[in-house]
Amino acid sequence: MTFTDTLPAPEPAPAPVGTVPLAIDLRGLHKSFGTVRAVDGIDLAVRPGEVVAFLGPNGAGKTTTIDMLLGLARPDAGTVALHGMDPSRAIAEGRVSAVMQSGGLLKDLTVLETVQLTASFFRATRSVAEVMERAGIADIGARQVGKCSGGQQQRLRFALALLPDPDVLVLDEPTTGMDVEGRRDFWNALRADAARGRTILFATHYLEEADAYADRIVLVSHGRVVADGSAAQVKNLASGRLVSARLAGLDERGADALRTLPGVQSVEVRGDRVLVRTQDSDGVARHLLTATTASDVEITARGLEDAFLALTGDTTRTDDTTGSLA
Ligand SMILES: Nc1ncnc2c1ncn2[C@@H]1O[C@H](COP(=O)(O)OP(=O)(O)OP(=O)(O)O)[C@@H](O)[C@H]1O
Repeated sequence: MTFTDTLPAPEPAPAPVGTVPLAIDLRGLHKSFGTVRAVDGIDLAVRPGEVVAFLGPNGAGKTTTIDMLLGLARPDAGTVALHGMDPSRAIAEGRVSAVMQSGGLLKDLTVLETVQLTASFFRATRSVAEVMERAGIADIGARQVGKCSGGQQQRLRFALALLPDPDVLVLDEPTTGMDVEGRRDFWNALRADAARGRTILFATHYLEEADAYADRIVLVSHGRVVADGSAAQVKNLASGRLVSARLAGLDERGADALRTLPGVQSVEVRGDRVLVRTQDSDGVARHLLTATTASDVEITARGLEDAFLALTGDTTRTDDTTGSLA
């Protein structure tokens, strides 16, 4: 059983006749490169207006899934539908746009010229001024693309993706290589745009981005979905809470009494504090306050990073402050 079986269903069922089709509908996707199973049976149903983070470490299969979703790669097995259409038709009709990690920009043009040129390729688009405003690049129209920062270039790609006013926007690790401020500006622009009802799927290995900007997190590992739910559900599923209290002189018997409480996963003593990892923080707190001399009780939710490690068993994460996975 995967952890996805234990969460409220994200509804992979087909849309009944007469209802709005799913924005993104991936079923049984498989893709191998030689002996590497890059995508090993991914099902994903995204409703219109959802903002979904596709979260996983390097090599989890995110880009391969996105390539199939956009029709850039053909699945070995499985199907892709975007608003009920195959990817090439959805893209040709301007229903779907993508912001990829790199490439696709001419360094000698200015930002404004780039947006104007791209707009000229489409039959009908949003206005150049509007997409530049929405992407937060209205004030750098005269700047040469080659002189823009990584974050500004990504916001330019975002503006270009907005030109056909797509229903679905797909972003593959859009903030890779940006500094903290660039990432924040980028996500603020994207989030403001999402508030208007666009469906957004973004791949990331930044846990904090998934947590902060997505309504729903789909956690992938080794080409499979290992958890699917809100950030709170994913965290709760894997990790429960941490109850910490000051409790001097806790002996083995006392620690064992804590271990036998319902929902307790682990008990650790650090100096004069005891740390209890549990699914039932209320029960543990009640026990500590009524049956022991504990004081200064704190209850905290464990972070998404803990959830990620617990669910995927991945041990390749770095310890940097960005909360990314290497
Ligand atoms: N063209 C290819 N040829 C061979 N192997 C590939 C190819 N593309 C991807 N792979 C392998 O498939 C697996 C999944 O790769 P993918 O790029 O989809 O992962 P990812 O989650 O997007 O990782 P990252 O965060 O590094 O972009 C990896 O083991 C990768 O090495």
